[in-house]
Amino acid sequence: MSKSVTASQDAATPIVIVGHVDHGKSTLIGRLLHDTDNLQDGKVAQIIESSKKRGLKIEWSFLLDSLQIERDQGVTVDSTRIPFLLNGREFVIVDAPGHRQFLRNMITGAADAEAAVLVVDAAEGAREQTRRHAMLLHLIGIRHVIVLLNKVDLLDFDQEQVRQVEQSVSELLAKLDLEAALFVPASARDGDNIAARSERMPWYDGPTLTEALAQVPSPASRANLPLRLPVQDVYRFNDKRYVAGRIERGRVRVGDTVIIGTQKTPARIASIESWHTAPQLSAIAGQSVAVTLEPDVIPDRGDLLHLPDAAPVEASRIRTRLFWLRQEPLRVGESFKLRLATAEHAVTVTSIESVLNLDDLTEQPGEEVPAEGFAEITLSASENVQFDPFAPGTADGRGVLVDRQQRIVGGAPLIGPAEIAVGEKVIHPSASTVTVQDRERQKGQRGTVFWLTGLSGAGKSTLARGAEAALFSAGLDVTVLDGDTLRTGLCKDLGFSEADRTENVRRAAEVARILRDAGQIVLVALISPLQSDRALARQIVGDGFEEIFVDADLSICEKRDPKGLYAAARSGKISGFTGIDAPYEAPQSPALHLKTDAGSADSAVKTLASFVKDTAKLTGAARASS
Ligand SMILES: Nc1ncnc2c1ncn2[C@@H]1O[C@H](COP(=O)(O)OS(=O)(=O)O)[C@@H](OP(=O)(O)O)[C@H]1O
Ligand SMILES: Nc1ncnc2c1ncn2[C@@H]1O[C@H](COP(=O)(O)OP(=O)(O)O)[C@@H](O)[C@H]1O
Repeated sequence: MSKSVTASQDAATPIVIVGHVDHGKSTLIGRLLHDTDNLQDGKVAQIIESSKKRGLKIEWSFLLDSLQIERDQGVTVDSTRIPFLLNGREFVIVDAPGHRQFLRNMITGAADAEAAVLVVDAAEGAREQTRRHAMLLHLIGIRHVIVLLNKVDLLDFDQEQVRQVEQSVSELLAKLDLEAALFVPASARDGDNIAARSERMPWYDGPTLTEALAQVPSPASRANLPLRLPVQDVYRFNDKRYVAGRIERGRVRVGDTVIIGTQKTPARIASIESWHTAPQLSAIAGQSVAVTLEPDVIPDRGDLLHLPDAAPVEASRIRTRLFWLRQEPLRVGESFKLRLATAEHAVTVTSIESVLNLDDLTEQPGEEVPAEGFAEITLSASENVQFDPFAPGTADGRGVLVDRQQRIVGGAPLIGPAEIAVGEKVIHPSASTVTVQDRERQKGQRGTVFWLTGLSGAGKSTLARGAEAALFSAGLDVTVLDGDTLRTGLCKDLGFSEADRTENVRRAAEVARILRDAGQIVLVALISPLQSDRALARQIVGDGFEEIFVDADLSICEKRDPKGLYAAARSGKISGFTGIDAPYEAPQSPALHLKTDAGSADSAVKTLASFVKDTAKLTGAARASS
């Protein structure tokens, strides 16, 4: 890699292109690449050929196909980064599709975008996705918005009609606290005002799209902010220790004294190097470098290098704005990793301050954040986190939340340290440094919760205890949490009202989660009669939750009546007995359905034990790769 390539690649300006489906994003991208001479040889011929095959005029959007961008029923399904050069300056187009994948792409791939092109069909005006995308631009802090009023040919290039759409779009943006840097009337299909001035709109004297892009501030302007160099890696080579990372902002010079992370050790920059280049005296934001330090201190991956007089914020309780991506809602108490540049911090959601209503844009207090919802929340970390609060137009404070499987479940721009309210219960959960994978390798099993639900007398305890013994003999680490047993200790204060049963389920699920996190196989045997309570349990446990329906007809359970409780319920000695005068809601789609009213308990135990083994025991190959 040559020095010039390194520097220019890092300094490419990312531009996100958004807009309602069919308003012309794909066409615009094809047209832009063509008119700015960014197509490799042969691409144009391919487009012309595939357009002809379909009996169409040149269809610029097919270019995206030829660039091997995934498409699904005519709708782009994933974001793609397409580099292009404009008068020697490098840009990257982040193509954000117009459906639910959009959010994920915005916070994972496009969060660093400097500017956005919002494509609006001039004949149709702003539509639902226009509004939604504009709001996302606002929330992720992109302030440089170029509105491309596309398809003006459909309005016969009429100035008055174009002016009206411009007005309605700017009113929409103003409501979202966004201001368009420019409105460019254009026809992406025909190339009007894309890279060349349109002769069909003599009344328009503003810039073309490419001229507008040239005005977007380049990432290099971050070079003037205080230094932030997150450590990506530390390695030894030829007896020297190198600290490698990409400069997020500011500049670093040989001889500078820097402070290393939360350990706050000072060190001097002794040299700055990149691969295959001569050592440099300084480097700026956007460049990837390897520095050597004096004294030879050893930072950790994720440590932030900064100048002594310009430290970032340091806090263990952080107020963030959250874009929630997981299908199941987010609730207080859930734990994640907060990934911030190269650092990962264990965090717990300690409160949800407000949830944004997408329809009327009002903020209300909420108990949970729905899928694709926005909220303001407080995260507590077990250690101090260094960050720069989120600021529009910069890369600061942009984090993502990842779950145990390393999946991104939310985007979390960090707003600032969270104030401690008077009388607030302040907690700082600590996190294990032993990983799930470490535990799996040691135990040869995947920590999993098997949740047995069913009427009293259906056989939950019999099957759980039978399977426990069989699995233990097979060398697996297994624990049973049985309703009756828990109710003699942890849950001895609870009765059988609906609220008490919910609390009973919640406690059992929390314990099951702890055991699961410790790598255990957990068999929970609880009537847990309500679907909503079992959904809560699934929510608390998260991954590795299997619902098992232990199913026997009420009449059979009543006949068995091993504890004489049905008889007591019938005679009125006990009330609110499940199946008699309290409800039982059967699972809709359990992972395993065990009919226990016919057949022996032994064979049901075998079925259960082998299901557990198949689900949780790691085979040789799975074990090696875990
Ligand atoms: N009113 C009423 N309804 C249901 N069950 C009752 C009741 N009163 C006492 N018992 C005994 O408590 C056991 C059920 O406890 P659970 O913790 O599994 O119940 S729940 O999940 O909270 O509904 C249950 O155990 P199992 O028979 O093993 O299910 C009974 O022994
Ligand atoms: N196929 C079967 N599976 C489980 N239990 C069975 C089966 N057939 C008969 N039984 C009997 O049913 C009773 C179930 O009681 P128990 O396990 O305490 O149920 P629960 O825990 O669901 O209340 C036991 O006496 C058990 O021997």
